[in-house]
Amino acid sequence: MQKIGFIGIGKMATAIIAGLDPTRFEILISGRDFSKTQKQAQELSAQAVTQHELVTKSDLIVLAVKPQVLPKVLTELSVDLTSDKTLVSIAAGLTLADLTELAQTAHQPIIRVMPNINAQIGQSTSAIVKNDFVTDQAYQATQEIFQAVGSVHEIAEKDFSTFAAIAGSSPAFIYMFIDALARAGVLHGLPKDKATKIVAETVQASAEMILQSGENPWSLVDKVSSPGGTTVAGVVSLEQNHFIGTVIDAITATVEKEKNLK
Ligand SMILES: NC(=O)C1=CN([C@@H]2O[C@H](COP(=O)(O)OP(=O)(O)OC[C@H]3O[C@@H](n4cnc5c(N)ncnc54)[C@H](O)[C@@H]3O)[C@@H](O)[C@H]2O)C=CC1
Ligand SMILES: O=C(O)[C@@H]1CCC=N1
Repeated sequence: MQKIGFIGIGKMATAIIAGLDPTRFEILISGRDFSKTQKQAQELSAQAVTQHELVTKSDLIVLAVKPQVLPKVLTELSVDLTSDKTLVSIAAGLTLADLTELAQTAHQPIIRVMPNINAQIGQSTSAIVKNDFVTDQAYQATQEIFQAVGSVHEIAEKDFSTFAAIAGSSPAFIYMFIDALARAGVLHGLPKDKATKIVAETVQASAEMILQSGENPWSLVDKVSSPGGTTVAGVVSLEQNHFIGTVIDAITATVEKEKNLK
């Protein structure tokens, strides 16, 4: 059975581990506080180990710490690294070249994945890219791990910052949009929890409509907008307030931040 080690047991690692079949992978975890990691290990059907033990025993080492902490962690663990171990980083902002430099080893197999928080319900939309030293077995195992918590898209590394914005960070923007619609419902007299459920169901179905119908989103906007009707009044108001430009600016800010995170 393949041994998968996770370093940094926060929001993302817990969501991913919770989605894995414990009969398929042996999971080792290493966090900052060993007694907390022991408790997490019980909840996640994993083994709490030291970082040294994790690196020496794991086939895949998933780096799930914040990008600001990752250079220190990778430098520390590089003393135990051998070229039969595959590093899997889910950190924003650190490229395969950055990770290679930090690992300080020649020919280290390294995979970058960008998941999102919807991994917590098994519905992440993740991107994956690898360097030339990754074996087919390690690549397939990594794809299997992230497929267990959603979908996996193979993309070129040059597109990672864009993907990180439109799929890694965008759940936050979508939650904001849902909350804004629900708050408007409250302004007009609905209770917040009821309004939030109504909006979340509508957003979910609208996304399904695009996926299932294959129709262009703008043609769907036109289908909802009756001539002289209510929807077009809202569509025009959104555009008078620069809805599209505002969203694009937010994505551009997120892409730029990802590129300059180091
Ligand atoms: N939160 C999100 O929606 C997403 C996060 N990511 C990436 O995932 C990574 C983890 O993010 P989160 O889970 O959100 O962060 P988090 O803060 O929830 O988890 C990070 C964990 O690392 C631990 N840690 C810190 N220093 C450590 C050390 N020296 N050794 C071991 N553990 C240490 C912290 O105690 C914490 O539990 C980041 O690099 C982030 O860029 C990627 C996609 C989405
Ligand atoms: O905010 C962040 O840096 C991470 C990366 C993608 C989502 N959250």
